[in-house]
Amino acid sequence: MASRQHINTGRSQSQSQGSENRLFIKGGKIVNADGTEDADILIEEGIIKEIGKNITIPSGIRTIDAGGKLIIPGGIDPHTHLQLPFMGTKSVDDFYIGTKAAIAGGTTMIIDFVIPEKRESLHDAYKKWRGWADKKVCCDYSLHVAVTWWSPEVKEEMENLVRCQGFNSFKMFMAYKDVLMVKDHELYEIFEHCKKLGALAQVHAENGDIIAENSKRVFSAGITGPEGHELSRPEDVEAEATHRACVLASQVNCPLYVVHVMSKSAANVIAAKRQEGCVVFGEPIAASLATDGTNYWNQCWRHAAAHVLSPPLRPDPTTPGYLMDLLAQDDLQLTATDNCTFTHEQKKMGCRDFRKIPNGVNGLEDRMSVIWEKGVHEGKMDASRFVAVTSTTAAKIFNLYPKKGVIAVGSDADIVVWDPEKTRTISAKTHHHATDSNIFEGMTCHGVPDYVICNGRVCVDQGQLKAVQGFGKFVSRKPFAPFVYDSLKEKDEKKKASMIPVQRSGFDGEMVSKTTSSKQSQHSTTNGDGNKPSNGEGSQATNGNNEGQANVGRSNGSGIPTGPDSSSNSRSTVKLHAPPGGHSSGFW
Ligand SMILES: NC(=O)NCCC(=O)O
Ligand SMILES: [Zn+2]
Ligand SMILES: [Zn+2]
Repeated sequence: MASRQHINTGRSQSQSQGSENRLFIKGGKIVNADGTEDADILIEEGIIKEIGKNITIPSGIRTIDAGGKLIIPGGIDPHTHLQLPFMGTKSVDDFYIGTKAAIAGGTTMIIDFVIPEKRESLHDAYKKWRGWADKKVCCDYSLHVAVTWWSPEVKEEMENLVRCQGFNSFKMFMAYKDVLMVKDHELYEIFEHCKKLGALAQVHAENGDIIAENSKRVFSAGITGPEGHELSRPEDVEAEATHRACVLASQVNCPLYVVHVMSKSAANVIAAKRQEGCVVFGEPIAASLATDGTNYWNQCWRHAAAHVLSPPLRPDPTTPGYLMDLLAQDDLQLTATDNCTFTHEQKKMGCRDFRKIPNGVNGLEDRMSVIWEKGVHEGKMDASRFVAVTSTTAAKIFNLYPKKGVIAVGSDADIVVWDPEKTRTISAKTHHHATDSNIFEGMTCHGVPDYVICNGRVCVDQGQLKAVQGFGKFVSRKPFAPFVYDSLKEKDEKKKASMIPVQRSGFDGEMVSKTTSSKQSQHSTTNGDGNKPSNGEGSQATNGNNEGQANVGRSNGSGIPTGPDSSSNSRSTVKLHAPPGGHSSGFW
């Protein structure tokens, strides 16, 4: 593994205060996304100061013995919803409980979502989220902003958030019709704007229109329980939206990030689009990688409702393994959790109508362990790939690298001493979430964090959780992340090069239809290949007003008039010849 060095521009000395401001980790195997190395680590003031075999150990320094263990970059979870106001209630893991649970499981940074209501200022919503999070977070955090409505003001606010507040990612919902969903033409414009700003566009990809109709139909058929949730949003509905988002984003060469990939077919769309050369990233979550939608048919309503999230888990039990295979071979790129927890009491809001069950599940505490178990322990990926999909790739995509996501000199000391042999059994009885169920209940996982170090502070100490409320900091992020944007330069050039009009000497063939009405003298033509003719010289009389033009029969380019008026008695169709220079009359 090449030794790394970089200048850290992050946390100041005073910000990094922990109980120990120096720490020495000895005897472990450092695992980074690009390789492993047996070496010791010296940490000072929250930053990795030295990595090597023969470090002079300062006297009085605390030493952690990592013999036989792996030393990995702390996990980064780029998709959480802590204390989110949603579906008439609020998710119960707040920024304190949620980040504490994260640390307990080996995650040292989260990226949550600011989700403004329709018509709410993005900036006001951002301030609100900072007000909730700053005083509570136990580890570093950052924020994406959701664009839930579209206007010139929103456009300007996005620009301000990128230029002045450290944002580089915006999420759009293609579901939750009438609440959070934006329409296709808005998505197109938002993608275009993201591209201009150097931001990453994220999508919740499900077809909200179809879901709205399906859920009425499923409910009317007498299905009121949690299985109705999956039946009204089958995987096609996710795959269609995923494909549509890719198509829309690629029109403007905007990089795209698909959150919570839940199905084989949506994952296949992403893999295929990447093959085609689209810059698109797919994020399966702990839930989709480790459990499945058969749970919605469980006899126990409480159990089934605890698994309700959108898009839903898939009933095909081979889905998690399939997604893990795609993740292992980089058809999918990184993992998150979409942690958005509700208690049974809250889930009961939908006890007579599945449409009212608050959507969301846990994952923040267990992601690292379940991915280790299903990915590494089951032999699908090695430890370096595990580091990539749980930390490094998120750091690169969201432009946090190399401050985060790597064990390197100059990086933040966000480090986990990981015991790959130790096991633990997941249970709501012992987890650190505020909710009373756990979708991974009873699962025994290899891979347990012995020590979790956040910015140099030991927050899990020999398995004991010692997280400190308010210790984490907001991390701002710059636009144009090289990992995302560098490969787009060439695509932009290609697109530009393809946008050259064909220089033609003029049209010398026979022209097509002309309609005249008894009251108006006007006509329409095409240039013979279906292009819109240009306005102007050489044209015969037009009345220059749109209403008049709307009466004009349209040609499909084959000479056959297709307009609604072509058979009208008051109009006649005559043949025209091309005007000199190929110009034809005003048309549209
Ligand atoms: N996923 C989910 O069901 N709840 C959180 C909101 C979202 O990400 O769609
Ligand atoms: Zn979502
Ligand atoms: Zn989400």
